[in-house]
Amino acid sequence: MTTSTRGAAKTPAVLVLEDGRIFRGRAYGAVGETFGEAVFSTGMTGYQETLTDPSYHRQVVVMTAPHVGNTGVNDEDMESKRIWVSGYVVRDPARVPSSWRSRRTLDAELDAQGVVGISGIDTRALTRHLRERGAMRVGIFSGGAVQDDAALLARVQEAPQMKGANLSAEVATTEPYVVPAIGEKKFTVAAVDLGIKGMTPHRMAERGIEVHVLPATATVEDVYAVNPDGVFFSNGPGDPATADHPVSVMRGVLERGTPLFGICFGNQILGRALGFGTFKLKYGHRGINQPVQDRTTGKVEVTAHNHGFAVDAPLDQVSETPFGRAEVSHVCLNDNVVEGLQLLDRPAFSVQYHPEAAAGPHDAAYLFDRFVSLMEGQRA
Ligand SMILES: NC(=O)CC[C@H](N)C(=O)O
Repeated sequence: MTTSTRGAAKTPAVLVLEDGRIFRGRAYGAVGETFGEAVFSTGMTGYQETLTDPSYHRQVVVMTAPHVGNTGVNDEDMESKRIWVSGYVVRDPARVPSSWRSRRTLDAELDAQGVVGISGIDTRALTRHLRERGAMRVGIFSGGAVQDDAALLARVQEAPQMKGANLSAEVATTEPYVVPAIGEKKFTVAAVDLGIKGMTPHRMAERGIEVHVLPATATVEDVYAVNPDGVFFSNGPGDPATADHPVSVMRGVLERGTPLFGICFGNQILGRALGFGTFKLKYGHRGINQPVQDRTTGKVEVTAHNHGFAVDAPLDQVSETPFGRAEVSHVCLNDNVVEGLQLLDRPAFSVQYHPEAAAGPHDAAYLFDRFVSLMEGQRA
């Protein structure tokens, strides 16, 4: 067991929001400065999966759970090769992690990966502020980076916005790779990596799918070069309004009628491919206990979310699209945000949330089975 002394470090740190609100605390993780979009996550477990989810690229994540780091950092729960959040905000860091899998403290891991954080601030007040005013740019400064407040605020206001950000290429693989099927191979899927989480191909592999993960820049020809039974579009960071290339590749897949499944960014891309708009939510959905109704069965599931944008599609009518009829298949019961789309005349569907559930409840695992059924149906 390792004991962190960094979590109790006396190095002063300051968090500056773009609207001028300031919180003062202590350095957590690396000492220095960082910028990003301030968002909050309500997950009470699964911080390691959150930190390593590429969809959090350029975001400073505020944890609403007051005590973070209790189970340390292990070598199994990473969703990608590195931490992607640009900053991390916690109220009360665990000083002594306790888990049979723990290898390091969270504080030491953040430091080793150069991720600047802040601890000891009122995360409840910060979350309420973001909920009232909306997600906004933020900077965290510690050690020698602390200057007078006005100078720091000016720098935060110069940082890039999340709206209009095109980020998939910054996080996705540059080389294709294959995740082999577990057990007997039944299907081949081409998965376009826009910031994919490791658990997603694993959930497919568990169902006998060999997954060919392709770079975000993959063309329709690259997709069909692997001779896929189905095509998948992943989660990913940034504004879906900028994702013109994946939208055009998806249209090519829809034209051919290959079974198609999308998660999160993939849902927003399906929305755009069908002709719907996307928009930025005031503060987004991030956590592991969001209620979603599957309108095709009426069942309510508890689900993992991480999205700041959403699809603008009519909830209570079937829409005519260039690829036939489409409808909203899933909706968030907290705020009626579109959480899923399905085509009625072609084998294609997507969800805005995270059925791979890393972290989160497994209620939505059936969606991977639905994808398998579409591929079976195409073969029959
Ligand atoms: N997890 C995701 O794929 C997020 C999609 C998109 N970047 C959003 O914030 O809405």
